[in-house]
Amino acid sequence: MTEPIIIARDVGVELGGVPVLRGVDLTVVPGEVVAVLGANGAGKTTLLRCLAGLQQASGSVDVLGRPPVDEPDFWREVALAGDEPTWYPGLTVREHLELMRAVHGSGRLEVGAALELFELVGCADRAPSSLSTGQRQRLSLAMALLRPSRLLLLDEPERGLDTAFRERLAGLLAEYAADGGTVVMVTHDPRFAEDARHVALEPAA
Ligand SMILES: Nc1ncnc2c1ncn2[C@@H]1O[C@H](COP(=O)(O)OP(=O)(O)OP(=O)(O)O)[C@@H](O)[C@H]1O
Repeated sequence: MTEPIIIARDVGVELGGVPVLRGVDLTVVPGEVVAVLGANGAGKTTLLRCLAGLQQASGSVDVLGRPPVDEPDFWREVALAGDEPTWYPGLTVREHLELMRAVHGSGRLEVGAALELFELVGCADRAPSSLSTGQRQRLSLAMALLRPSRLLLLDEPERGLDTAFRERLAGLLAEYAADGGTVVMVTHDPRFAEDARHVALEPAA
């Protein structure tokens, strides 16, 4: 039987004295695409932060066989795309992708292929800060998908994307999973996530 890549048991989080997550269980095996859905404030981002080792929780969380920690060894295997990253002043879109490839020593995609796939060819030589919201989101996702990883954690990846690109992204995530990767994403778009396994989160309070 395939070993799970994520085992979360009875996860609980309180923020400011208010329960945000209570008794959450989640098991994810390699090759799965899991969509976490729920109302605003249900705790979806908080759960993702627990899986990323960015939020302390009660219960137990194991990712890749150990509790997640915000340290380089963990991030070499896990890619996170959530809030808009800080862009490097003076570096173009292409250079951001080149930087990501250089830092990781290799990539799942060539820079040119990533520019094509994420429809960034026309703005490759511009600064990210000069792009539209959706273009910046595509760059952020391209950086996450270009680098090697075993697990992709995405917070509302559909944010700012038009319908056509949402479809393309769903396909790219399916390919990532077919190659043995695992995706856990928070989303408000069940249609974008129609091929994913849905996990519904109820508000804890
Ligand atoms: N730093 C914080 N301090 C106190 N409460 C917080 C903090 N961060 C989040 N919360 C609360 O925790 C709850 C869950 O927040 P979270 O962002 O995880 O929800 P979400 O399901 O991702 O929501 P959305 O769909 O709006 O993005 C919310 O009620 C929010 O107000």
